[in-house]
Amino acid sequence: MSISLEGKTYVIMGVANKRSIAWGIARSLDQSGARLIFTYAGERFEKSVRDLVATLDGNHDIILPCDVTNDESVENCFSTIKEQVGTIDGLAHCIAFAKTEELAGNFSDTSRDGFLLAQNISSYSLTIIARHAKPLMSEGGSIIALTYIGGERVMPNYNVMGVAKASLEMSVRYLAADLGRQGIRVNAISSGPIRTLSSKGVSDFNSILHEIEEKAPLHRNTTPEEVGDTAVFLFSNMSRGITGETIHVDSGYHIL
Ligand SMILES: NC(=O)c1ccc[n+]([C@@H]2O[C@H](COP(=O)([O-])OP(=O)(O)OC[C@H]3O[C@@H](n4cnc5c(N)ncnc54)[C@H](O)[C@@H]3O)[C@@H](O)[C@H]2O)c1
Repeated sequence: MSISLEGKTYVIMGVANKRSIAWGIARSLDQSGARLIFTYAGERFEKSVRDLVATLDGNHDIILPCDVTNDESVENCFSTIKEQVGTIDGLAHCIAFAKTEELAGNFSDTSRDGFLLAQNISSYSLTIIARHAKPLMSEGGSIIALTYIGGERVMPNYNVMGVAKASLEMSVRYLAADLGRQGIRVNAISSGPIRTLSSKGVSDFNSILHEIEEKAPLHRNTTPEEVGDTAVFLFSNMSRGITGETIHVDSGYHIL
């Protein structure tokens, strides 16, 4: 049984396909009765997102482009949301990108371009999104970002994305401090590794999955449903005292 979020509205950013962690979050929220608004990065994702959304139980009819590297695109996206629904209760930021060649080999070979690109899409995007979402959360709200243990510790091949996740996690704390007075909570979910379009780019990802099965306290890999259900908790009133936190949903791997 899910926590009820009936009457609440959340923006889900970062569904690319049915493997996306954002899609796991969307399914859990749909089951909780929430109204959902979806954003996608660019035209090539639109059909896939529309087809997926049509399979959900609820009628979630607002599906908008939002390229986080483009200020105007972010502004247009949130002004359209404001026009169409007025207020929202939260959003899930499930967005990251790094060049494949930067997710392998020596970290010292990271290019300036590659470093800045990873920071721009995977970290700064949370700040600009929070800025535009804030006026829509006039009755308070909950913002969730997705991170990975590679932002706290050195993990094989995660390289430039690990540095971007460290920056994202710190942005979560600064945003939590900044937006707390308006009743807006900001938290991160540190997910265990899950096979998705993005994680395919990390060299030797299969060994990382294997290591979790072998060593994590629960001896199994994390599912998008587990992350989705944690997002429902973080969006709900049950988590009202929690902000600036990073919750690990990783079969306990982070304690090792
Ligand atoms: N898969 C994992 O093992 C894992 C583990 C921990 C955290 N995460 C994080 O979860 C989040 C979702 O990733 P995923 O694994 O579901 O992969 P995914 O590829 O399904 O999702 C990444 C999303 O980022 C979007 N994106 C990229 N550039 C963008 C841009 N310029 N503007 C807007 N959106 C853009 C893509 O369109 C895509 O929808 C990411 O933050 C990722 O780092 C993933």
